[in-house]
Amino acid sequence: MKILSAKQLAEADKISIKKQGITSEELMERAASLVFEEIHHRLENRPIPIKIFCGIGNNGGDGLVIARKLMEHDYKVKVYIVNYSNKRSEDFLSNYDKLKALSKGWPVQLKGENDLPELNKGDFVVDSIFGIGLNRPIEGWMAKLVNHINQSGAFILSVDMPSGLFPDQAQEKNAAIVKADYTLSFQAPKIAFFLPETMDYVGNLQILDIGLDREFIGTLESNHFLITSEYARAIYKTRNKNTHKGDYGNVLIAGGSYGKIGSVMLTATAALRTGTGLCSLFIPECGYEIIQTGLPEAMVLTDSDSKMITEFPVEFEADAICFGMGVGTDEKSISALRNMLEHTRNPVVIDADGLNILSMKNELMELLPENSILTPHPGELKRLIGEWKDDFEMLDKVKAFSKKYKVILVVKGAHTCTVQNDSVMINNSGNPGMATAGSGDVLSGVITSLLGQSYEPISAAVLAVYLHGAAGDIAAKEFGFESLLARDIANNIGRAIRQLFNEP
Ligand SMILES: NC(=O)C1=CN([C@@H]2O[C@H](COP(=O)(O)OP(=O)(O)OC[C@H]3O[C@@H](n4cnc5c(N)ncnc54)[C@H](O)[C@@H]3O)[C@@H](O)[C@H]2O)[C@@H](O)CC1
Ligand SMILES: [K+]
Repeated sequence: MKILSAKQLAEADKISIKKQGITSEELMERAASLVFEEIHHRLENRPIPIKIFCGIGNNGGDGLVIARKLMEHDYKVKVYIVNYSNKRSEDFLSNYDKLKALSKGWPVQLKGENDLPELNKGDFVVDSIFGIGLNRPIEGWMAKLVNHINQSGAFILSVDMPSGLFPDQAQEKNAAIVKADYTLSFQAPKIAFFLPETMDYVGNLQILDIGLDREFIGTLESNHFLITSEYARAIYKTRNKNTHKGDYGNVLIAGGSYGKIGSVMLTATAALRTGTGLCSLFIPECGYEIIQTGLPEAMVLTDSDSKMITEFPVEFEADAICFGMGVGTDEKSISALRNMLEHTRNPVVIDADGLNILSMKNELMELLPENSILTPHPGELKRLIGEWKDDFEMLDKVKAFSKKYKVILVVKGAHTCTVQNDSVMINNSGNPGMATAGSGDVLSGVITSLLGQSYEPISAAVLAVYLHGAAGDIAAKEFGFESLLARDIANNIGRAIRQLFNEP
């Protein structure tokens, strides 16, 4: 699903109004009615105090429509108008008149910090102050209002955007932004919903299709995409009946050191669970019995060193190679990676210490085969690309890095970003239970497996990230966040694949 900018969405609004022969007020009615329906569906006429904060632009107009609809259904509604200027939008004004005609009391006018209304824990707040029209940070008494709402303990539903959040640009660290429990956003996701510094303002996210013109949206260019299950399903390749293990790749996973053999075991387990035909590990000698006992499906080649990797089996003909988990950064292991890169033309997967070695020995970057996949977590990423001042600069630096070295970066996080050149694919599956040891080793195994099964490198990365998250979601249902283990993710990859086709 395309992630759109505020500018593109405003344009899509205009074009849709024209093409559909409707007024902007009718579009507002349509969009806000969808929000009303979501609220009504969940509250089922419970007498909860609903307090609606409306700005005076079109986001505020949405709030007025929601208020009217809720009143028509006998909800207990109080409306506050946040008068941040005297330029009220046309659609705000016409909906203001409609609301006044319906309600007995006038909406409460807020004009300064002495007007902050009483809010209680059990209240249901609708935040309709600013949407995508925000063009500067919220300041002064309105910042106080935002903090007042945030600290109230009320349930907060934001309409289109948490007020104060810029959809697609960086903002100050301590900006006044509504911290929503739930955001109902119109038509398309906005990038700020998924970036580490701003995702917490959004709460649970739901995108409402307000029926903007599909054809026009199809023509809009965006470098940012949200990975959906439909997209993952479209990438996935089904198996033929007439087939054998040789059709599903022969992968080689090189890693591990004394005390860290578990990492490669997890990677190999994940590769096998993702359908790899043949899986071999290249590990220090100390891991031989551990793997042969713990993972009989895998084959093992050992280094001459008992505790770390010091060389690479360059004659091994692998369909995909993964290097790095548990390797350490000893000079001897660095030469093992150099040896591998000097003898490999196909894209490889580099993770963990493999990435740390690349940051230490920049010259090795030049040896990376085109379209290799690097899977840094934020710490490893910092070592690769240096510090960044905000998420947007981070994305710019990652894009530049991808272009410079012709590689794919999988930037791991709550919403893992897979970056190739200027395009960023954002993942939305997964849960906090996956913040656990070995989770990244499993992801590398899934990517390597798909690469070995002849998926295009970018497809392997994107599908792997999606399946890894979805498998984690299935595992979390069984174990809860706290007791989820990395191996549970690997063991649920098959269920995640079946779920793509709605098989339980
Ligand atoms: N255009 C349309 O047809 C539709 C618009 N919709 C709603 O309209 C919203 C966008 O409406 P608007 O463009 O009126 O913008 P907003 O309602 O988000 O903001 C209103 C105005 O406030 C001013 N402003 C921005 N930042 C400020 C700040 N920090 N302090 C004080 N004033 C500030 C700006 O002049 C801005 O235009 C969307 O987010 C959505 O909720 C929906 O009703 C769907 C249809
Ligand atoms: K809002």
